[in-house]
Amino acid sequence: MHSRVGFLLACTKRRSSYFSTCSALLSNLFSSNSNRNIFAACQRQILIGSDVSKVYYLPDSNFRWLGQLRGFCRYPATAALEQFSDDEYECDYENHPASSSVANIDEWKWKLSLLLRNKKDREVVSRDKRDRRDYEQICNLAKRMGLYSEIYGKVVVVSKVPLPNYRPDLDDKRPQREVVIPLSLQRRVEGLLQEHIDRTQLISGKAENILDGTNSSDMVEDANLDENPDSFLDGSVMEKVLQRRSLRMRNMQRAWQESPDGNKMLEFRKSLPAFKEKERLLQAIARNQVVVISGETGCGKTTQLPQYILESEIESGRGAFCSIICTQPRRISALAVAERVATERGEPLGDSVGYKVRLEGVKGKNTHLLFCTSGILLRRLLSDRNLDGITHVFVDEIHERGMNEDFLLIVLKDLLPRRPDLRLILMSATLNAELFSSYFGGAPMIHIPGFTYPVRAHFLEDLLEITGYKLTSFNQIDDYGQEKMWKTQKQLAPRKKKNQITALVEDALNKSNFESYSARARDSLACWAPDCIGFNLIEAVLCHICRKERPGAVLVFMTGWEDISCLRDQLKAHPLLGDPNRVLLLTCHGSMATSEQKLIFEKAPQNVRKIVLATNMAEASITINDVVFVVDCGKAKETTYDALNNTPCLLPSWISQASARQRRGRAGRVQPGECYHLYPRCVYEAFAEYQLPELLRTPLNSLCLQIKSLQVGSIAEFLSAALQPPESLAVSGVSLC
Ligand SMILES: Nc1ncnc2c1ncn2[C@@H]1O[C@H](COP(=O)(O)OP(=O)(O)OP(=O)(O)O)[C@@H](O)[C@H]1O
Repeated sequence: MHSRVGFLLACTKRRSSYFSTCSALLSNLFSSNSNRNIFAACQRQILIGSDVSKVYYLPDSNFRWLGQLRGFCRYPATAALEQFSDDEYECDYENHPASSSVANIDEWKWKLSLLLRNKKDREVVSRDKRDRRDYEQICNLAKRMGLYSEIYGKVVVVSKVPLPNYRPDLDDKRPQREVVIPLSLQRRVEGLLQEHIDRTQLISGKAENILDGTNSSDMVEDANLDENPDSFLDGSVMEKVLQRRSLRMRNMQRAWQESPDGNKMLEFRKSLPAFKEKERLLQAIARNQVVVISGETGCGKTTQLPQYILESEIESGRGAFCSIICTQPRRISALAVAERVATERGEPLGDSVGYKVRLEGVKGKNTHLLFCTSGILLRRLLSDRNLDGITHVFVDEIHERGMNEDFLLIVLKDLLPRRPDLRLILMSATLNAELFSSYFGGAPMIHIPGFTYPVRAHFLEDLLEITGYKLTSFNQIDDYGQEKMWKTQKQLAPRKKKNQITALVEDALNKSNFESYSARARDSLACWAPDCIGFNLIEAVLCHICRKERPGAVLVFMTGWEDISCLRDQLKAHPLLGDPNRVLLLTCHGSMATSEQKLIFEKAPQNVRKIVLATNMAEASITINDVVFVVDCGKAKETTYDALNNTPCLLPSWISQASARQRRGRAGRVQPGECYHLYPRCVYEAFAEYQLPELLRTPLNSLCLQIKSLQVGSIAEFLSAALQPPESLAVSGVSLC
């Protein structure tokens, strides 16, 4: 290394960073030099200008040569010439262990000024050990120059943009992996990032205002914002954040509605009867604190009404300020309706629409419409008595009069005077609207006519005629298996005391002569055992559907898990119904995990008939798209009192007319359907119009225990505020015990 063509600039430090810096520097200095025709940066030397045969030595300790170089540009011969050997160089390097040096900082100064000057470069990365030691100084330097710095293990990075805490590309220990994240998650992350950017902009806007001359105490708040953004935002900042979020929600809503898919969905939604009442409903809700809505099956009350509120709030630029809760009596309906509404809004679940049921839910920071079970809202009300932040509460399927719904009404009625801005909307398919309206001081009532595709109802006499099935006293014994024999015997044993409905059913049967039916059907009807569920009859009806009817799924309403599992076992042993290539047999019961319950919404493979065995949990609010046939056994498990054992128990009882209509309504929601009621029409006519509220059929002692566990004060006082309270004397008797 004794002669060079051109300038040789050499230094005794072996850092490649020196040389890259030198090369950058020289490139800069010589950019206007027309004589320059070679420019090369190698490991230890930099050669410049082939026409000059001089070698210049760079002093090793620092970058003061910078000035010399500048001078050299003007007076090329003034720099010192020096020759050196490789060995010498190595020695020099080993004898001077890397230390925090002024040279290093000078070098960084230069690197950073180059970085700032060069528009294309975003960052400087250095793996130099020495940089790590000087990191604090480099960091201060970067900050002074308006740059960001971070150290990742052994690597120092200075950047024009803020740096993350972790850089996978600079992590030698863990190789980079490509991770595919679901689109919904990606959208959520994007949403959160956007929100963060909005908030940062707002804060910086606010900081600018403060710097313009307002007080400084808010500055402290701003500094802490990153730790827990919302808790440190004062009212006005929060208002601005929400305004921005509302605007974004409006843009997104409009974009979806204008898209081809959104347009198609909107057209469908406009075809539902609820749409015609939209304006009237919105006005009524705006003007009254409580509104009672009765909407017949399929009119769109569950999926549309809460959505109308959300949409109109978003459209008026107040989307982020509203928070709507819609209760459902069951987990599966909360989940299914939330999924449907999210689809109708062109969003993944958990965006503006979410759901929450016991132990699970999908809900994001931007969720403004939440479907939950009545139990979840009741629990929340007990810890948050004012329902702070909630603007609208929808209580759906109120006609079912479950215990939670009745309790909810008591607590909400108590809350309304304290929250005059809160809106309460009671909804039901078949509702005794006057009763609810008078409970809430004459709240306005709105009725929406129903919409279903035509559903043909076949009662027992019709289906015996169609199928030719013969009922005998032997083929109506439901097979619960050996270990459950006691239940069958108990069921078949004559009841000492008939309840009202059983007596009505018997009367109706005695009065009917089924004249217009064949002798075979009449004989069958004479043998009909009303106390049985009729597993064999169900099997015959399912066979008839599979063999003779058009394609479409079948939904069979049973009373509980016991019937469902025993019938499933029986059907699985059947040559046709148990053939998995021809029948997909599914079950749905309250004790199943939600993920298992969700399977009922999945489509069966082609040419395979889906049969779903479900309890009355599939009776309201849910739409199984491919259901064409409904089989209704006419019974449901109800809480009753077992006097013999002095305990409350769940026993199969006749359903109400309202329930039968709801069951029928599960067919015909997206196409015409058929409903097979496994009881005669005269029995249907003898059913009670509505079911007795759970509050009135639950034994008082267990009711009182429930109230105690809710910690809502005196039992008697609480129950006296109910829509239909139990006898006060009986209540005081039990609560005193
Ligand atoms: N998951 C779904 N897939 C396809 N269409 C659906 C779905 N959910 C609802 N729909 C359609 O929207 C209509 C209205 O459904 P919605 O649940 O709002 O009715 P509803 O008035 O609450 O009736 P119900 O009380 O009987 O459930 C249905 O009749 C059906 O046509």
